[in-house]
Amino acid sequence: MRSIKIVSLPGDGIGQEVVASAVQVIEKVAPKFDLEISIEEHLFGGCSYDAHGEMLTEETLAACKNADAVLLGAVGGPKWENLPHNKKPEAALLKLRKELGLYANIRPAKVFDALADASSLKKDIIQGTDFVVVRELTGGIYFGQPRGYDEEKGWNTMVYEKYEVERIARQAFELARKRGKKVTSIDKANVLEVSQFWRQIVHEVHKDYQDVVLNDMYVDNAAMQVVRNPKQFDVIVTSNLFGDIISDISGMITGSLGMLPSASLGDKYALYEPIHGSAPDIAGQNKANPLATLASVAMMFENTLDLPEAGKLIYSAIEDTLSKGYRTGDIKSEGCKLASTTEMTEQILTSLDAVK
Ligand SMILES: NC(=O)C1=CN([C@@H]2O[C@H](COP(=O)(O)OP(=O)(O)OC[C@H]3O[C@@H](n4cnc5c(N)ncnc54)[C@H](O)[C@@H]3O)[C@@H](O)[C@H]2O)C=CC1
Ligand SMILES: CC(C)CC(=O)C(=O)O
Ligand SMILES: [Mg+2]
Repeated sequence: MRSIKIVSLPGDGIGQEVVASAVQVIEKVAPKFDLEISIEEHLFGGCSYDAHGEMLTEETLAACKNADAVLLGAVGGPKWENLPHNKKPEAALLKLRKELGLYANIRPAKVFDALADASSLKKDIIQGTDFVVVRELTGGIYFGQPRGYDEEKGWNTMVYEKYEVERIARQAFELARKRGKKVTSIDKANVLEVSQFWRQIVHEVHKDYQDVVLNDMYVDNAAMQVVRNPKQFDVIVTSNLFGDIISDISGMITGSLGMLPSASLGDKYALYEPIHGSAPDIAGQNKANPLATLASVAMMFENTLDLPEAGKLIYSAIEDTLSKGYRTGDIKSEGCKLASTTEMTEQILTSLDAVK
């Protein structure tokens, strides 16, 4: 039996609810693959601040570095939004990503057949969509110095070093080789020098991947193209800010932000997180869609734990549950069986037994 240590960071708001669901699924799947998984929960974000006066304690950081993989819910909320900028939960999330060197955020946007009617977009536009956003996660304008504001102005800096663009471009080309062999690099090179630099480096890296088709797209057009014709995309590679925005737009293709998982990867550590936030508008009401987090767990089994069959099992359970008509409020449609977070989780657990 293989022993695996996972650190879970439920965080704030619905982060607590979706990670509780994920823990049950991990515990159900692990024995089927001869895994002994220990899940160690730590405070992170606003809940950590309330308990310890710090959003990210040294203890939590050390635990993450000591784990085989980290599972994150979400952080932030109105309770902490008036803290100074660098003391907010969101700043702690950036710090955690930086400390763990998680420079590649892989965000698949795949439409489940059963959900082709859950999006407000036309079915024939979204059905069959399957692309991945490869978002640079530890650089760009979220990290650049100088940054700040005073009474007269506010400022941030978007900067990319050559090695940062090279390594994320390689991630995207390598992924495209395993998929549809097409990369779209999204930038704003018609206005921003940092984007001109980005484009130049991506094209240099492309010389090593001539079997992959590369095209460039400005981010404003890309935002429109993602909803106009999402099937044109295979792998999208882009900077931290643009990737954050483009992947939330992709949520509408799949029906809801509550459907989009992600893997945040570096050379040493791996963290799995849904792309959504702490959703204060529905927090504590048992309404959150847990599927983005469960699909993130599937990615964890596929990547870090090298058990693609376990990942597939979770995806099959999600498909099975959706095809039986169970839906949380964010993806509900006519005739569906409206389910709470816990009811959806119970259905997934039932399906996990049925589909293997
Ligand atoms: N990774 C993280 O920890 C992130 C944290 N945040 C933080 O979360 C807080 C709220 O941010 P918002 O802009 O409202 O974004 P959000 O992603 O939390 O919510 C946006 C909308 O989507 C809905 N939604 C999100 N996830 C859902 C799910 N699993 N099931 C059903 N509906 C879902 C929410 O109810 C809300 O209407 C802020 O403090 C923000 O900074 C935002 C994004 C990512
Ligand atoms: C703190 C933010 C950068 C979180 C977020 O919106 C994201 O990572 O998608
Ligand atoms: Mg975001």
